[in-house]
Amino acid sequence: MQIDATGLGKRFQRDWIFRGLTRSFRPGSATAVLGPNGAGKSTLLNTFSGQLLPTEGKLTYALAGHALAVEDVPRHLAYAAPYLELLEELTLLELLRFHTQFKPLRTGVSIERLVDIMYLEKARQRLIREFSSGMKQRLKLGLALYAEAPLLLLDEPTTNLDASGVAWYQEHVQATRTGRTLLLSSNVPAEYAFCDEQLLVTDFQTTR
Ligand SMILES: Nc1ncnc2c1ncn2[C@@H]1O[C@H](COP(=O)(O)OP(=O)(O)OP(=O)(O)O)[C@@H](O)[C@H]1O
Repeated sequence: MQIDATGLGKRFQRDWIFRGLTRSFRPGSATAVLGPNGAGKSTLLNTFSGQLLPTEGKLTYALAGHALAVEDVPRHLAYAAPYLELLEELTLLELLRFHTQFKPLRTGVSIERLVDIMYLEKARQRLIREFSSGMKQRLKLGLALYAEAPLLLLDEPTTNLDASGVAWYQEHVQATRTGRTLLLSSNVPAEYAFCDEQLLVTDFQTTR
């Protein structure tokens, strides 16, 4: 998905979180959105997802050369973030069947295959609320990485992952990024080392 931001700014009450962001994001690019805690990384991702409206400026989206209205962006978006909750009252298989009705998996990836990819075979019939925090994070990432979605937003993707979980994330984000537009908010180099572009949110806070 092609995304073009022009003079983009977001303000909460009197505080500008970022302002004057003009930049293009092309299909196939991976951009690390960087900045200290509270800088506005999540706010920026939420704005790009269409969940938050910009206070000023313009965001335009295009898919295969055709303009896409902001209200149609969620259909083409996969998003994993600590603040996006899973349906905890479902078992893993129930959740995967429910979720994939709205957000289909990539061609060639079945629910069973995704369970194997996430190393959650033994948890098929377990309730999500009984999962460890690392299992939940692998599930969130698996759903996002293997969704059929040209726009991928990842907020702090290795939250709660141990060393093998981080290696798993690195392998699968690489395996699924081709052709997608990826924005990844992070403070952890191991999460974003593979990104070819960086966006420092503090560069857009001079008028705060
Ligand atoms: N809905 C909201 N209303 C008011 N202020 C908000 C809202 N959401 C975020 N903020 C403020 O916007 C600023 C940026 O927050 P944001 O969560 O985007 O930062 P971040 O860079 O993602 O931080 P972290 O690295 O800690 O996750 C913070 O000062 C936060 O308090």
